[in-house]
Amino acid sequence: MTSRAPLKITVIGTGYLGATHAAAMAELGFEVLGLDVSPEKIAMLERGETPMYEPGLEELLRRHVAGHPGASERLRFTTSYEEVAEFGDVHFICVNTPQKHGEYACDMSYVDSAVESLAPLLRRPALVVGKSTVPVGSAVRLAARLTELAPAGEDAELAWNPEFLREGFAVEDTLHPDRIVVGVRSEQAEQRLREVYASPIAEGSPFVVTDFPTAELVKTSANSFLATKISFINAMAEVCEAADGDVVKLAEAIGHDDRIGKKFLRAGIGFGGGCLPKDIRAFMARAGELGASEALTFLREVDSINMRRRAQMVELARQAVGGTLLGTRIAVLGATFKPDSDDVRDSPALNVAGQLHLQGAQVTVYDPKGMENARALFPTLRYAPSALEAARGADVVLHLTEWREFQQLDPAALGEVVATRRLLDGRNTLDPAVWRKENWKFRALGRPTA
Ligand SMILES: NC(=O)C1=CN([C@@H]2O[C@H](COP(=O)(O)OP(=O)(O)OC[C@H]3O[C@@H](n4cnc5c(N)ncnc54)[C@H](O)[C@@H]3O)[C@@H](O)[C@H]2O)C=CC1
Ligand SMILES: O=C(O)[C@H]1O[C@H](OP(=O)(O)OP(=O)(O)OC[C@H]2O[C@@H](n3ccc(=O)[nH]c3=O)[C@H](O)[C@@H]2O)[C@H](O)[C@@H](O)[C@@H]1O
Repeated sequence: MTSRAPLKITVIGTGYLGATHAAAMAELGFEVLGLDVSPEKIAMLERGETPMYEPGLEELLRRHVAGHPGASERLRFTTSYEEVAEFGDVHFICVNTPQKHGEYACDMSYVDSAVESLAPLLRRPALVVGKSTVPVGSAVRLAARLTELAPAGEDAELAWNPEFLREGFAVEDTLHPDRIVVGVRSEQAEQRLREVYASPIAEGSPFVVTDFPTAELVKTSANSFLATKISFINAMAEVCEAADGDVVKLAEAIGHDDRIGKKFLRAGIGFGGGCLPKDIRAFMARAGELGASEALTFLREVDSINMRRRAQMVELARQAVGGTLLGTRIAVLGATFKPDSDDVRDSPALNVAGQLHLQGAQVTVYDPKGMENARALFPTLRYAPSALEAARGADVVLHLTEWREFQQLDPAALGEVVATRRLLDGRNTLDPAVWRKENWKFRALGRPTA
């Protein structure tokens, strides 16, 4: 790693994380080559189209993808590992690390496969940087594998650089991260990563240098803390329901204490997505393997509080329609796990919709950006082209993902098309007074019934 030429960067795995990272690296001025095993994804990216909905990403791609009028041409894509190995000085691994089927543990097969594909082709000095979220201990194992397989031997070095971006804000979070964490084993690796992140560092992003296990643990503990905060407020919602208190007021009031803070205290049907749920489970599984399972038993509770909130929403819907769901018509507003994303992985909204469907309700779903992904995952649900159409003839309307569009719904207009004016707010972002004024029976998780 002694070359002085401008760094060339590759990004392996161009999903939510990798596509954003590749475009952001081009924006920072590097020449970038992105690789994925999916030729369809690569074909889309080459056309400057995003395989997922992420605000601002398409614009960024088009500013840099070769072949677009006025583009910097610093960003290209391929499916060839040979090309990637030949091209790059720094290779970022951004492949998926899902939950294993039927187990809590993380499925490392995609990361392993990426390293096994790349390493034997590395003939010149290179830094391989893991970004995927992995169980602690993975980097040590992969570093040994890299040295073993790479013709460049010890000149092919590993580093771990976990990612903290949020979907919906991925571009902003990547260009202006609130911290950069690197696990390294050499001064050279640290310097190379400082070079990569020179602009965010210059803008004030703290740069934390540590060892492999700590870098891996920073990521899983950060997500565990966020999940714990959400389940804490959802536990308070359960108590509010029992005592007829208001969890929204409670969150606002405790949040005024700087030590607690206002963020991540939105009670509702809980957390989902491709990260928090699987990350806390993988963390528990890994702690068990390390003989430290007792340290994380609280995460089991965090997980079960979270799943109970989905069940409670199903129960409230059952009560709202008079005790039995069979044959009732339910409108579900929202399918994605959060607004401003098309991601439906472990979405609480779709999970609730699926449970209602299984119990005999006729469920019609509308989501501004997640319809295609929702249909692919839950083909047996009904789908409508607008909130109004989903609500037509409904016995109860469920608000399950807090898209801005739903905050602007007109209770009077929606009231004209439903069978009965009943609304359940699973995200606590609708104003009960506004809906009740239009004669809606309005209930929300953790809020007073009247
Ligand atoms: N989605 C997010 O907001 C964030 C995700 N992460 C972590 O980043 C990693 C990736 O997550 P996502 O981007 O959401 O997943 P994703 O599923 O959207 O993307 C992963 C991509 O890797 C590709 N891939 C799989 N095996 C491959 C291989 N052997 N070689 C090349 N490409 C391969 C897949 O085709 C897919 O396009 C996970 O570990 C996740 O926990 C971390 C921070 C944020
Ligand atoms: O590892 C990851 O992939 C990422 O996981 C989360 O990001 P993300 O999954 O995009 O979404 P969040 O904004 O964290 O929301 C996660 C879930 O929690 C729910 N949530 C969030 C906040 C809150 O107060 N209440 C609440 O129920 C959201 O609706 C959503 O379902 C973390 O916030 C990121 O820092 C991390 O990089």
